[in-house]
Amino acid sequence: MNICDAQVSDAIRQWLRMPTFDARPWEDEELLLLLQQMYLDHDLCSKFAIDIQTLRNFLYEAYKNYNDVPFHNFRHCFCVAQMMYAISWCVDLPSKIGDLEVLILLTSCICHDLDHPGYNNIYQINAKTELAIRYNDISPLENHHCSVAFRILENEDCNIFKSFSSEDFKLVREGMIRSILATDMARHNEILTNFKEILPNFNYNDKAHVNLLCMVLIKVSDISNEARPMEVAEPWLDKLLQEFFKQSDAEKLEGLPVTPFMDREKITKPSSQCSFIGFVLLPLFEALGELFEELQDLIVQPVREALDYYRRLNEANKEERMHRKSIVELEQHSATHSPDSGKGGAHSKNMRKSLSFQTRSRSRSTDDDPDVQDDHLSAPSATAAVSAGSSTSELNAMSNLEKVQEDPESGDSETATEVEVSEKALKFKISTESSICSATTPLSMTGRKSYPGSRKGSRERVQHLNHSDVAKMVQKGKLRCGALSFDQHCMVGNKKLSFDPPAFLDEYALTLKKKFEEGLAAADQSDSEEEYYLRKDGECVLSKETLNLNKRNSEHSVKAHLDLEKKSILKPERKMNNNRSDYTSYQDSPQKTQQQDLLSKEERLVCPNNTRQNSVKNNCEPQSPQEPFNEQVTETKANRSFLSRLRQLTDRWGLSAAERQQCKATTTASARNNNYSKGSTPSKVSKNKHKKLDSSGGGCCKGGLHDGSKASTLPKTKRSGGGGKKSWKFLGRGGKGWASDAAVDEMETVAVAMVEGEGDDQSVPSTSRVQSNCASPNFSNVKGGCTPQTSPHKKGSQVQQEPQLLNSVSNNVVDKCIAKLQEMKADELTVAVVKEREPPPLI
Ligand SMILES: Nc1nc2c(ncn2[C@@H]2O[C@H](COP(=O)(O)O)[C@@H](O)[C@H]2O)c(=O)[nH]1
Ligand SMILES: [Zn+2]
Repeated sequence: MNICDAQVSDAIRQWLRMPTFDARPWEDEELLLLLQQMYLDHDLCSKFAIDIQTLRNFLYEAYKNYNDVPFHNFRHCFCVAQMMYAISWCVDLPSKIGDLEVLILLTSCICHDLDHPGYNNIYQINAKTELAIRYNDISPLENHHCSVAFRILENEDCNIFKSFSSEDFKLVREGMIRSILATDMARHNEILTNFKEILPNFNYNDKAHVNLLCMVLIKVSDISNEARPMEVAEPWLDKLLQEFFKQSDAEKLEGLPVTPFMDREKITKPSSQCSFIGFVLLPLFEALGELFEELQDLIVQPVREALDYYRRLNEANKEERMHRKSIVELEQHSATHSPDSGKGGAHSKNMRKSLSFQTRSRSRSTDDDPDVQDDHLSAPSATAAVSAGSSTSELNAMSNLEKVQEDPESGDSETATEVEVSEKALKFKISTESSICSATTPLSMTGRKSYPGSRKGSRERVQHLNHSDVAKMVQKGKLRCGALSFDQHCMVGNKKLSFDPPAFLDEYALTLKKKFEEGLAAADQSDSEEEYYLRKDGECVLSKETLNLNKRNSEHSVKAHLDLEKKSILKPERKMNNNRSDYTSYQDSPQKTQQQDLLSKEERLVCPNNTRQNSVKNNCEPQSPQEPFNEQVTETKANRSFLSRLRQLTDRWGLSAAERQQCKATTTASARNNNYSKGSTPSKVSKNKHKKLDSSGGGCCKGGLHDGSKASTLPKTKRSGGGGKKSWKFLGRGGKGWASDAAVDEMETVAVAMVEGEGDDQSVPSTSRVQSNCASPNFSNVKGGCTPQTSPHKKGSQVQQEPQLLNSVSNNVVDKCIAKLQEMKADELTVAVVKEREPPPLI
């Protein structure tokens, strides 16, 4: 109480307004006094009729509600409030956002970590703590801090807002909740993205803008230690790591997922700070620095310097690890070769002496805490240990740590920032929209505003890979994706993985959406079909420009490969086997039925009466492979006919061996009873088809395969009700998503172009011809070469010519496709898909 009445000198009041303020020398009571001074110096007490005793009670109550944990204690709360206070002076915040917002922000800082248990949200969620249960995993800690704050304020003696009207109190409450909840690092990307969006047109009169600014301000203050002088910042880092290690130790003990950025075996001070400052802190500070130029020198530049410092330290660590390795090798060598082996030869002792790395340009202090040993965490560790004659087990531990850091593959989890891990830990980050937006839906069509922190949906049995994961995987070549078709889901084993699309895809999707809408509008107004390509799935009208865009973007596309399970995402596991005998069993299999089945309704209707005189009697019923059909399709139908054949080719390529087998098993019986080729009606077939499609999740015969084994390794493609309309994409993806939509689109474009312009009509047999060919016993004998055309359309000659026909046609088509695709600089997958003209083996 005496201290409360003490006067704070002018010098200290000035220092308190600087980001360089050092709270270490002050007792807790003094810090309380300084907090009080902040309210006074901003004139908040007089402006908002805050009684000084109530303020003291409030501050003291807040103080009492902080726990004695290494980092998230009252001193952290003080530092956060002090940084906010310093910023508010530096940029004259009251004049920009008003006194009430400043009052809200300052009070929020004081309350923002109330009753923090020293275990973060990731732990709360994984351990299913009371808080996580209470708040349904949604920012459990921040909700708790906020709740404790309003409990304190419920007490009249502590309620600094008691003179407020209920309307004003509502504003304060809203503002405090918004600010405190914004400190959840899982929302970092969301907030930063939104803030950056409004930055160019920031408007202080726009409440939404000011709200976002306030969220950024409290976040900046919350993570601002590294903006402080080194001697102030480093002890905080030690305390933080102490808390981190305590949590990860507990996680290990309790068998919970170990939070990687907290794991003492996986991080070092420099590695931790490099990723935190580089990926989280600096981008946030820089964004705020864009709005407030005054902050550049005060807090942005010091953060850059801290990053630079830790990067150099990290580099030095790497160098030292390399030296350490050679020392260990030398030691091992001398241990086995020198006469005094086992005692450490003179040579190795000399080596130890000679290795001395002066890597720390700035000596950073450390706490006395045994948990956080500087040598282990910040300095080049191993050499020091070797120099000090460390034990083998110590060396092993370090070597372990170093392995983790050296292993580029370990980077995914070990270097994941708190933001990434926090995002993942939250159930509500999984977008429900992504479950309806599958590979076949252009991202733009979901209308989803996606930022990495998006948290919607369910996590059940879904492992979510967020933007950073995906970006890393794409970078590492583990995952490649088609621009238009980024697979947002795939099954690996019985685990479903879902993805946030990489940002470039979102950007692309927005552009595409715009193009699409423009295209639709233009198409409405114009009859000029030349300008537009109507996709067969009926989903999208793509202008040529859009297609070009697609092409450009497909630089990002290629194969998809998820190393996680050593399984391909986009491509079903299958062996390419050139053994022709494989096809013998394929020829007469009910696969024909299957293929016929897979023909879209539209395709079956390709046989118009006027062009297929011989089939008039069938009235567009599907053609039986045995049924001669020699009429040449008309020019007008050539596209579709061509496409249908291409579909069938892709269909055959897209079937896995197991699936073929399954197809065979499941369709033989029905073929026996219901000889499709000889007379089942289109409606029956159609029903069949839809049934299969519906039960399979996209695969032509996955209905019979849905045992979670093979099928579950494959990505799901979106199915929409109109099975026929979907079949191009469906088949193009082999029903299994092995080709990206972009690939399929490009193939289709090429196909259309070929048929329209460059295609040789003679090389384009009818749909039924290809089907027939697929079933031909001789087919396997002729594939491989590009056989010249031999009157493929000559009536009655198809039985002998079928094999050749298919071969020559398919190869011609495929060759042209490949050439065209290469000319177009199509993505590798597209070319690879087309190149893989060898149908896969049956088994
Ligand atoms: N690796 C580092 N993490 C830091 C640092 N400063 C802050 N943080 C992390 O951010 C959150 C902030 O949230 P809070 O409201 O709980 O304080 C904190 O928990 C730390 O995990 C840092 O310098 N390095
Ligand atoms: Zn905090």
